[in-house]
Amino acid sequence: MAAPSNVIDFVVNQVNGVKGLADLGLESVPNQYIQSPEERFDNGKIVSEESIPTIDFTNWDDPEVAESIYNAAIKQGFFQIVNHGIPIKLIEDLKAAVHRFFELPVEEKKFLKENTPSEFVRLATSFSPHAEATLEWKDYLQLVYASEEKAKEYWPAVCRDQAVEYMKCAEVFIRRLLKVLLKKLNVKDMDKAREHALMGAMILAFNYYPPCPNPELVSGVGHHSDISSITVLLQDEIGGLYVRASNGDGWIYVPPVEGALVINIGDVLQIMSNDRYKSIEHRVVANRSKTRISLPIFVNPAPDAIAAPLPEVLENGEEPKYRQLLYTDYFKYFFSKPHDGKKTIEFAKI
Ligand SMILES: O=C(O)CCC(=O)C(=O)O
Ligand SMILES: [Fe+2]
Repeated sequence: MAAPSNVIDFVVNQVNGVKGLADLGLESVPNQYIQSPEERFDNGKIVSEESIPTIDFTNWDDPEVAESIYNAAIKQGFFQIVNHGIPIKLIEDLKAAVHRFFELPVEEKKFLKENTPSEFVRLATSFSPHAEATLEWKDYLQLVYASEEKAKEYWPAVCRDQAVEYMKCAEVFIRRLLKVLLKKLNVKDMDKAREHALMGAMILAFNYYPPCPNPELVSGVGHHSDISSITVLLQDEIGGLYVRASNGDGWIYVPPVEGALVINIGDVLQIMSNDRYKSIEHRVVANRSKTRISLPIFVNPAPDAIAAPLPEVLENGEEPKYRQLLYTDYFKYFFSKPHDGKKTIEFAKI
C-alpha cells in the first residue's frame, strides 16, 4: 500500500497518527520518518557490561533501601522498582485499557482531540510535530492529573476508571519515593510547599509504538532527558528503551521486568540537587513486528513553582549551578524544540 500523499496532514491533522500509517501495511516508512545517519540507533553501541539496578521497595523506610536508591540516582539516574505497592491486576487492567484507547475508531479520537480541553487531555503524535524536521514513530495521549474530580470529568471513558485508580495508587508510591530521595539531600520533611514544587502537576502518558517496517531508520523517541522531577514508567514486555551508558557514548538496554516500574531522575531533581542526582538521556528503538506501549507518569512541579538548587544542598557553601526557573517556562521551552539529548537543561544553567 502507498503512503498518503500528504503524510503530515494524514498523521497529525486527521489524527490517524503513526498507528494509522502502520495500519496501511506500508513496505517502507515515509521520508518524514527517516532520521539522519547520526541520529539512527547503532546496535554496535549497546553496552552489555552495564545495567540498571532493580530495587525491592517492600521496606522503603529502611536505610539500606534508601542507600540503593541514592546510589542509583547519583550514578545511572535510572532504576527499576519491584514491590512498589501498586496491585499487578490494576497494572494489567490499565495496559488493556491503553490498547482499547488507541484502537478506538479515528473519528472518536478526532472528536476527543477537538472537544476536550488540552488542560486535561492531549492526544498527539511524534513529540512536537510542528517543531520537528523528522517525525518520531510514536503516538501518545497525555492525561493531566489535576484532581480525581477533573480526571473523572474529562479523561476518555474507555480508560478512565483504570487510569484514575492507577494514579491514586501511584501517588502513594511517588510520595514515598520522593521522601527517600529528598531525605538523602538533607530535606527533612515533605510539606505542602515541597509537594507543589516536586509533584504539583502529574501527567500520565500513554505511549503507543506501532510496528515499523524500517525500525533501524526511525526513532521511537529520540534521545532526550525528561523535564520532570522523576518519571515513573510502566513498560510492557516488548522492550525498546535504552539509557545512556557511563562512557557517554554507548547505550544500556532496560529489560522489561514483570510488575516493575522504571524510575528515572528528571531535570528538575538534577537542578534541585545541584547535579548530585543525574537526569540521564534515554531513547526508544522501534520494533519491526510488534506494538509496544509504555506508560510514564511525569511527576512535574506545578506550573507556577520555581525550580532551583535546594538551600539544604547549598548549605555547605557550594555554588548553585542553576538559576531560579519558573517551571512553566521550562516546560514550554522543552516542547518548542525537537528532542536533543541534554540540551534543555542548558537553558537553566548559570
Ligand atoms: O517508552 C519508553 O520506554 C520511554 C518513553 C520516554 O522516554 C518518554 O515518554 O519520555
Ligand atoms: Fe523520557
